[in-house]
Amino acid sequence: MSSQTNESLVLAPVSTAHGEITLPGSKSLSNRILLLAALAEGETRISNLLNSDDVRYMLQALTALGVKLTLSDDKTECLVQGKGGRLSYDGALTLFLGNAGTAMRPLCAALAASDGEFTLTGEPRMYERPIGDLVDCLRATGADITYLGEESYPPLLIRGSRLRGGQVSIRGNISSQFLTAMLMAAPLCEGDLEIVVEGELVSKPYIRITLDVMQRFGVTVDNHDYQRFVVRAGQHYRAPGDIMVEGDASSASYFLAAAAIAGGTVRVHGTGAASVQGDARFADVLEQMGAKVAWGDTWIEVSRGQLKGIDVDLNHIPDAAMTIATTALFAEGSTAIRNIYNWRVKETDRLSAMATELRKVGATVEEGDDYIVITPPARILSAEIDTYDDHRMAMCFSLAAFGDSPVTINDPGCTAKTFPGYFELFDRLTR
Ligand SMILES: O=C(O)C1=C[C@@H](OP(=O)(O)O)[C@@H](O)[C@H](O)C1
Ligand SMILES: C=C(OP(=O)(O)O)C(=O)O
Repeated sequence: MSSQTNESLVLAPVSTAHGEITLPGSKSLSNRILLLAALAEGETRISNLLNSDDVRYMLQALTALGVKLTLSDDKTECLVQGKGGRLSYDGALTLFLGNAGTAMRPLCAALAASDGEFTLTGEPRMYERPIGDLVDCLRATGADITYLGEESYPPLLIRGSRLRGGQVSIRGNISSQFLTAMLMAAPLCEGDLEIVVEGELVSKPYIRITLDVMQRFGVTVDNHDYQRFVVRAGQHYRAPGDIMVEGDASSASYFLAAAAIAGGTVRVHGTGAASVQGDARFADVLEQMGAKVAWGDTWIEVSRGQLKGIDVDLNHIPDAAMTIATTALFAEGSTAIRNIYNWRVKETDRLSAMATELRKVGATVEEGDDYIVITPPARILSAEIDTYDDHRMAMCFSLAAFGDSPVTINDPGCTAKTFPGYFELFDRLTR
């Protein structure tokens, strides 16, 4: 790392990545576990909680809702006194949820099934991220939700009530978080809840995370091939006692890709063959490109191979897929990443942002509605990378430092959404 201001970070060219990293906790698991711990009967002791913006928004929301939480000084351990049911609040409450999809969507459903009047707000980008499919589904079982701005987008006014249950359908083609939110709120309904997924379900492995966490809190879901789900009434979340958050598999992708590109070996600890996170399978994609990969139950190790371009559908790992886009800069031939339409509705329009910034370093890029094809340049150009308030844009483009020119990352602080210490670890690994 050669120089940093608040506005930008200049990464000097690097040529090796070597070492071991213990991953911070998974964002997806941290926010699910916190919410279910709050709804559960009993006390949950969480370890390896992620300390980042997205998790802080969930913690602040639960605290405002009257959930008793005790955090360790480093904010990675948390004791939660469960409410033993709905998160009811006497009066009106406004909750600011930043740009955290894993807070906005699940809290929307859980609060629709609680008592109180809740206004859910967030950063301007949150008001451009759709939530209509979830709201429609909640309304079909009795929820009272009003859009305070544009139809189908936050901010929302939720007048909590008893949700009936019954049979509902939900569209799955924009975000799996809508289904996750319905599933997690299902035990708060009065009757059985049957959820039928309409059309394609994107980001499917995240549903496995949801079902796994619900199971650990004592609630069983009948899963009919990820198309129909039934949650029987009369089930209640019960605190599991101690629960440890797996390391974040999406965060692992940058370090593993660094090893695949540079000479050296990197081992990440905290996710592996036994991981519940779909993004652990990112390593398979690196292997397909030519990297050498070894697995343990709780670790993944990657070392360099001769990388070649591939043509892949990465709908199942949309977050880690961004890391493949910048890894492609170092492969022989073109790489096509397909079926990633929902990149457009995340922290920024990631398809457009990725195409623009890859071109700055010299790549030839074809941007389709739901795919991107990247042809690497003969030599990576020195460039100033804009990050669009998107933590993953910042982290992905750190890999451009494996070219032989410096790369400037604008607004490196945006990694705080999921990985505040990212650039320090990248520096340590590549020194
Ligand atoms: O459920 C989750 O924890 C997540 C699901 C994915 O979103 P989509 O289902 O909207 O693709 C992913 O991109 C996001 O970072 C986390
Ligand atoms: C899409 C992401 O976040 P969110 O949970 O806000 O959807 C992400 O972390 O890449």
